[in-house]
Amino acid sequence: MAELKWGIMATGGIAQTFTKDLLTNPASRDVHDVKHKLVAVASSSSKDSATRFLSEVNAPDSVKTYGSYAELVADPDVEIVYVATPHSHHFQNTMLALEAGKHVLCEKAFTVTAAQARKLVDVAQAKKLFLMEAVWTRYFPLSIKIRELVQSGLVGPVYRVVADNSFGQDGPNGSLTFPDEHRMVNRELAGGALLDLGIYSLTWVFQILYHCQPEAVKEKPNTVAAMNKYTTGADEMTNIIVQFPKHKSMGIAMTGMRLPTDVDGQNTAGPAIKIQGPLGEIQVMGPAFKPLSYRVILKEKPGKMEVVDCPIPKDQDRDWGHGMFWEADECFKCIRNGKLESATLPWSESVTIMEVMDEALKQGGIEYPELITTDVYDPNSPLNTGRR
Ligand SMILES: NC(=O)C1=CN([C@@H]2O[C@H](COP(=O)(O)OP(=O)(O)OC[C@H]3O[C@@H](n4cnc5c(N)ncnc54)[C@H](OP(=O)(O)O)[C@@H]3O)[C@@H](O)[C@H]2O)C=CC1
Ligand SMILES: O=C1OC[C@@H](O)[C@H](O)[C@H]1O
Repeated sequence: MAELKWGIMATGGIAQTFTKDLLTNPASRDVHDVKHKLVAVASSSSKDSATRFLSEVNAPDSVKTYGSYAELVADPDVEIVYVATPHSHHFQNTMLALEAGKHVLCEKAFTVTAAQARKLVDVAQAKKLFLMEAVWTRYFPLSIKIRELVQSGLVGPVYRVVADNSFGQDGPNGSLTFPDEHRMVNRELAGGALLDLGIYSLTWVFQILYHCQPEAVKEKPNTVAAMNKYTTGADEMTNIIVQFPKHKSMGIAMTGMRLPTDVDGQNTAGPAIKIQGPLGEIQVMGPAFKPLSYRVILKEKPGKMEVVDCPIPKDQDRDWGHGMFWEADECFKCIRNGKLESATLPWSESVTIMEVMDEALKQGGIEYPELITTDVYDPNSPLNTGRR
């Protein structure tokens, strides 16, 4: 495969960030066997919005623009669709693309329910299409290194992971600074701390305590959760204990939108993630979604701390580099090698994480509307047609 031809579904904030990464030169991150090509972008609002998007990301004029998602997935030049819509839309939009025979990279959180995630996986499997949840942090060299360190036994068996991914959006009179319509708090868009931010805390818990378990002894966790509800009905703070009893391990995944993880905003108040074993601790500095350094503290070397910086490489010609290109590179390599799923975030793991989130939402009494929780595909759903 010479190049992977991308279609971008939606023109919002993360679609722009991701597309700018896609347009960087892989050599700027020392990757030499991957080539991405942006072939089309679609907006459900208007073709003009897609055209504006191209100039915002500084893309070539040759890229096609569409005023609907249906046209994007019907384009024979598009091989893979990046779904960059709100959580509420992921199931229907991903189905739309899979049903049209496209591979899909779908933003996090994968879906609103585990049943939806299972359905997507079944369809991808049946149609022999690549499908991946876009948890970009998993593909950072930093994450790869930390998984290696854990598997090397550096800190011994990891019995506890504590992870936080929280924003400080406290507003006056009990409010949050997000308007009620904003996707972070809007129930119609499956807003809430857990699906948007808590997914990263769970990512850290899972990539250490679950992903690193040998296949033969893979254990699904028990879940205990507490949630504070915001006035919109979405969760504003959620804490989850994820228990793996056979491994004697627990993860504590925290998230919230009132208090930040890092109280001084400088990443000096303490780590966002602690990975603890009897021989020591690996600390990852936040934010949990885009960590740039970690430190290792070993019991046998008291008072000594190894600090490792992992900056995100920049394409100097485009003056850009955010770190989302590594997940795009993973899509290229999997598709080139005929793989339908990524070994770094297998389908079963995305589904298991969605099951934990289902359970936490149930225990916290958070409910989302039928339109966005149904697992019945409807190509004419307003989530696909953009009728708002
Ligand atoms: N990996 C990461 O670092 C990040 C991931 N995300 C994830 O990306 C997704 C999108 O987030 P973000 O880009 O910040 O969101 P934005 O609100 O900025 O953009 C969402 C886009 O989705 C499309 N859309 C379709 N229907 C609706 C609707 N009813 N309401 C609002 N938008 C709609 C719109 O594009 P159009 O009109 O062109 O169709 C809109 O621009 C979420 O799943 C989020 O969790 C977000 C931020 C960071
Ligand atoms: O995925 C995300 O990471 C960065 C945050 O700013 C954003 O809210 C979230 O969606």
